[in-house]
Amino acid sequence: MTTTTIRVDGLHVRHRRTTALDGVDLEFSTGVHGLLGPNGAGKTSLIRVLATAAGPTAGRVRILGHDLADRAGRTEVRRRLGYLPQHFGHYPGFTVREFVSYMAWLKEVPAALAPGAVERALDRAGLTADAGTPLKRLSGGLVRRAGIAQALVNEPAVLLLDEPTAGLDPEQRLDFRALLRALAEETTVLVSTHLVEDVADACSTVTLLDAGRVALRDTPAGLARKGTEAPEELGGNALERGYTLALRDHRSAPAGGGAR
Ligand SMILES: Nc1ncnc2c1ncn2[C@@H]1O[C@H](COP(=O)(O)OP(=O)(O)OP(=O)(O)O)[C@@H](O)[C@H]1O
Repeated sequence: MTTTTIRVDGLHVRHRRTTALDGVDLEFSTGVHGLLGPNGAGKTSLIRVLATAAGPTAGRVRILGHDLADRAGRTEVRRRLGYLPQHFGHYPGFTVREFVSYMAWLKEVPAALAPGAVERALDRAGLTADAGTPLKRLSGGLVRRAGIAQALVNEPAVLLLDEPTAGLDPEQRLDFRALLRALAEETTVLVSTHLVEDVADACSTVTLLDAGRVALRDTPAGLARKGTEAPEELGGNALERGYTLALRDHRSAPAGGGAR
């Protein structure tokens, strides 16, 4: 039986006058879950709430059995969470190893275990050879991988990755998808991405957001099947057509419709 690790009920997020999430209900369990949607759909807003970096305007979020409205619950969740923000801050003078070690310390990885945890995270992110290089001397793709390494360093039960493949070259993207597949067995991974190929290759479910609502929940194969119903002149591959058709269906459905 699969256990729900993330449960979101009636989530609303507003940024001043903008509604970013408009009544979102979602459940996730162990595995890799893709979060797709056009610009402004609400992907980052959702991930920030799950990461405890922002509070909801309304609604309830439970992660690993803890309610995020509860302070002690948030603290417990943070220890077991890995988070790669879309834009993450780092000290450019730190080497990759220093940066990941610092994050291990912030995440309260026990001192005796930290050196091993850091080397394992660097290895998983493919950064062992660059571990001694200052971040300011790394390419954008390698900085992104340092971000992935810091997210992994506490062996999180829940891993939230906001556009982790942005800036990665094709070979790095393939390595990254292999890493996701390796994590899938024990970790709940939520990945926001603009690349449907990321989803096809590495994800067991796809959640499509549009204008702050859930437009579709399916498997990558289900989304591709939907694509075969779409007119050929839409172009792109089956997944891309499925994505476009799902958005169009959602936008033409009566208000309040959509996947839950
Ligand atoms: N700090 C903010 N202040 C005002 N509006 C915001 C803020 N952050 C997000 N928004 C708005 O909330 C909505 C959802 O944005 P969000 O960044 O969550 O979407 P997204 O799906 O991650 O988009 P993208 O794919 O472009 O990163 C958008 O209309 C955005 O303009």
